[in-house]
Amino acid sequence: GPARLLGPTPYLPGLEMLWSQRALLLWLTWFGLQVALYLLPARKVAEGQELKDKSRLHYPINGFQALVLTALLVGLGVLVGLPLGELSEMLLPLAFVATLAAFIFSLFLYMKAQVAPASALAPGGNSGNPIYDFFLGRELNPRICSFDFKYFCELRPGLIGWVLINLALLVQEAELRGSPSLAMWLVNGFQLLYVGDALWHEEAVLTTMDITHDGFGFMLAFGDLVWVPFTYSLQAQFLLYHPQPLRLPMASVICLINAIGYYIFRGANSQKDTFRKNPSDPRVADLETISTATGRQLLVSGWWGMVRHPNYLGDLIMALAWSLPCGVSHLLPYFYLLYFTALLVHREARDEQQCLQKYGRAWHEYCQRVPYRILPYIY
Ligand SMILES: NC(=O)C1=CN([C@@H]2O[C@H](COP(=O)(O)OP(=O)(O)OC[C@H]3O[C@@H](n4cnc5c(N)ncnc54)[C@H](OP(=O)(O)O)[C@@H]3O)[C@@H](O)[C@H]2O)C=CC1
Ligand SMILES: CC(C)CCC[C@@H](C)[C@H]1CC=C2C3=C(CC[C@@]21C)[C@@]1(C)CC[C@H](O)C(C)(C)[C@@H]1CC3
Repeated sequence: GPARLLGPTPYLPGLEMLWSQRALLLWLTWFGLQVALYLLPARKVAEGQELKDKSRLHYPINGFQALVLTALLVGLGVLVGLPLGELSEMLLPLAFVATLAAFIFSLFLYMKAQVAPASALAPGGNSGNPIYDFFLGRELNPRICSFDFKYFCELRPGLIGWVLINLALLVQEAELRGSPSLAMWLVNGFQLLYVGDALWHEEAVLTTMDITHDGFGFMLAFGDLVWVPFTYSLQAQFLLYHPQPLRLPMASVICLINAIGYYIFRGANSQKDTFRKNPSDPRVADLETISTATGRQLLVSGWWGMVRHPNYLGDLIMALAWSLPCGVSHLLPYFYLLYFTALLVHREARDEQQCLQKYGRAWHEYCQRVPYRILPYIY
């Protein structure tokens, strides 16, 4: 039937549609596979940011390797007859199992925090209100031996799961209609580029506030394990049931939009990374900076002189390019763009608050020099 966002749904799925033992088995296999890939030898072991007790944790850098090995395994599986397309019919029970798992996992994390030393707790998430703390997460870097739960969940099962679901939808479309549509190819390609890029630059996640500041609780566990794979794949899900006639000229324009978004996103993120690692690197040595009281400097020219969050701008332009192949007849494919705008506006505000705390007057000066947050001359 036609897609609809407003108005009553024609039916609500019953419990029997949510629960399936096959989905449980499949999800456990998937999670186990990603754990195994995480434990494989890594090309590099990176150090995290300094913790309250002055120590630093170690993290394996083998996320991209996990993506490639997963692709090889899935490819082999398909060759020997694994019905990958059928995954597209199991999304609801899979999301249900993943939600249950996130819930149980967060309960475990909440209890684990009871026995953690005070220095291991996150700045938020320890209010004493059990529901609030369960939701935000109490422990900053929960681990068993060297296995880091938050770091693992941020980048593996959900992120790689997202592109696997996309691929399953592409395969299913080919089985249904003879070949995958151009729109489906674009959505798969763009999102694979995004996930591949995140895993290739895995080390950058160690400086994000999710790792350095936020506890690991239900919100992040649900976000990583359920929200990312099952809602970020909505465009491909939409395309399977609502094929779109996309012609080459329009497809080229959409590719160009994605390329521009990616160029800004990657340029900005890499410029800051390079600068933070070594400010006298020839690629960033000529950029103008402001000194702060902490000894760290802030860039005020280059990408970070254009707006205060150029990486968010690039990310949003890509989000637009992911929706456009789905046409403009429905709102659903634009859900990601809308949700993501809200997420980034909120995230930007949180980051500003933290930067103001860190840098005080220097941050005020930066805000004066670079008045716009995300969109030049508008916001
Ligand atoms: N698809 C998705 O669902 C999501 C995607 N993302 C993406 O992940 C990436 C990382 O984002 P995020 O973790 O929010 O943080 P950012 O990469 O934007 O980092 C913010 C930090 O950068 C430093 N900084 C800010 N301004 C300057 C400056 N002018 N010069 C030098 N350093 C500066 C500050 O830290 P310090 O000074 O301490 O170095 C600040 O705290 C982004 O590209 C974002 O779009 C994020 C969330 C969700
Ligand atoms: C309504 C939901 C419950 C809100 C959940 C928020 C989460 C979806 C996001 C919070 C931070 C995230 C990050 C990524 C994905 C979305 C969530 C989990 C991220 C892994 C995406 C890829 C990026 O390159 C990144 C920097 C690795 C992101 C880290 C934060």
